[in-house]
Amino acid sequence: MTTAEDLAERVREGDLGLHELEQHADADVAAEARRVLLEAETEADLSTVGAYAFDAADADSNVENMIGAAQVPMGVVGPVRVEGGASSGEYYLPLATTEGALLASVNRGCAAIRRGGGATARVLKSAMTRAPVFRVADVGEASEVVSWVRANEGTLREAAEATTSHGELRGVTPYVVGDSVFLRFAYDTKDAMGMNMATIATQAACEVVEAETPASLVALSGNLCADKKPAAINAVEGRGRTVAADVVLSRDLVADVLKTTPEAIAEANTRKNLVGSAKAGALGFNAHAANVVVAAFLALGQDPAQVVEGSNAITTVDVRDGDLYASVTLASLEVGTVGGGTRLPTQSEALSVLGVRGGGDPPGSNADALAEVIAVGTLAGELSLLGALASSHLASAHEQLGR
Ligand SMILES: CC(C)(COP(=O)([O-])OP(=O)([O-])OC[C@H]1O[C@@H](n2cnc3c(N)ncnc32)[C@H](O)[C@@H]1OP(=O)([O-])[O-])[C@@H](O)C(=O)NCCC(=O)NCCSC(=O)C[C@@](C)(O)CC(=O)[O-]
Ligand SMILES: NC(=O)C1=CN([C@@H]2O[C@H](COP(=O)(O)OP(=O)(O)OC[C@H]3O[C@@H](n4cnc5c(N)ncnc54)[C@H](OP(=O)(O)O)[C@@H]3O)[C@@H](O)[C@H]2O)C=CC1
Repeated sequence: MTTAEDLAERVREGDLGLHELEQHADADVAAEARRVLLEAETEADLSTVGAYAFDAADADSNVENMIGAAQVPMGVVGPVRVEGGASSGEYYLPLATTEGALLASVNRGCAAIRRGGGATARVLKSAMTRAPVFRVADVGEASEVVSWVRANEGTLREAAEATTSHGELRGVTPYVVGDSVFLRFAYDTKDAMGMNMATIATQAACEVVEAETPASLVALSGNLCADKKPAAINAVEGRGRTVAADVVLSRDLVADVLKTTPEAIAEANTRKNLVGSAKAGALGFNAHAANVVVAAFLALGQDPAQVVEGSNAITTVDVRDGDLYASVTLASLEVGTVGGGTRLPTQSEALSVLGVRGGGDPPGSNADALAEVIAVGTLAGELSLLGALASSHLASAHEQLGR
């Protein structure tokens, strides 16, 4: 039987590459061999990295050169009542983070929402995008390509949808910059976050564009998608799920749970989230949407790099008849309940806490429900942090809980 030490030795001798170990042993032994090697070559002790609680083979499609797992503490907030388009009832939301005080804060927001009767949430748009860039001779040719695309969207749809049994092409929007043509393909990816699905489908459509027009594909992703980079196009057009949540909290409830007044929270929101963000040239007009989005992404098997666009959110607060109205709208929350990291054992268990593991009935409903609950969690985080800022509790909270 091949041992981890044997494999490590063969890598040291140059007989095997670090990424070739799974061809000679099972995935757990291969990961152990890499740890043996690293421990010998560095000062590191990797015993905790190696103490993971799933079969390494289960992570085969999620990571290469595996050595173990980064274990991020996971907690839970809630329950919080959500009245959504795809979600309805009381939800506990698992969150994974290293920031002390974060879950306490989101939990406090959830308590306020729960005691206020619950939040409303809706997915307003669902479209995962991929935007390849093509080279053309000049702007005349660019215009020719754009006309062809507009007249032949059905042909492109047929080619794209032949690669998937779930994805549906919603539309193709052309953009021209000199001799570059960008085609922004938008898909309904149902319960998948859909980046692999959209990429594979778009490749097939690009082959048709190249065959039928003078355009030459330069890059399958031309950054107008825009994936994992801050970009105004996602804030305006949306990407993944565009989802909003809101709540009304009575003045007494604001005083009791958030320790302040609706007026103080509204003023903090205006001066901080709106004026401050505008002055900073920010894309997100919120307090800390990224905190809840990435913690939910880590716990629930989403792609953490997409917190870039996931935190593209606007928080609004008004005083209505003495009570507090608050909303959060996330323009581009890219989430799925199938594929990607959702199949990993811990993430899959966390999805089952929400009751949205796997494909929904109808398809897309589980990912919609997930988006709605994350939006309500984000609203809870906004309410609590704004409350803490309005009552000057931010520093003391982090003195007590965050260090
Ligand atoms: C810390 C609190 C919640 C105390 O707040 P409090 O009002 O003193 O707490 P409380 O003891 O009166 O309890 C109220 C509710 O809070 C929850 N709660 C209370 N404590 C816990 C706990 N230990 N574990 C779990 N839940 C807790 C719990 O839900 C409880 O209600 P109950 O369920 O009992 O009816 C509050 O001061 C707070 O929320 N502070 C803000 C902290 C925060 O939001 N940090 C976010 C990270 S800051 C950051 O990363 C971004 C930043 C700030 O740089 C962005 C920017 O520029 O704005
Ligand atoms: N390729 C890229 O450019 C990028 C990839 N990623 C990575 O992509 C991964 C996510 O891609 P994604 O396409 O979501 O996942 P997967 O590649 O894991 O594919 C999910 C597949 O699940 C199938 N499926 C089964 N049931 C359903 C259902 N109810 N709804 C939708 N699909 C269903 C679909 O197959 P079928 O299509 O046959 O119907 C779908 O294509 C993540 O790991 C992420 O990190 C992230 C950014 C960029």
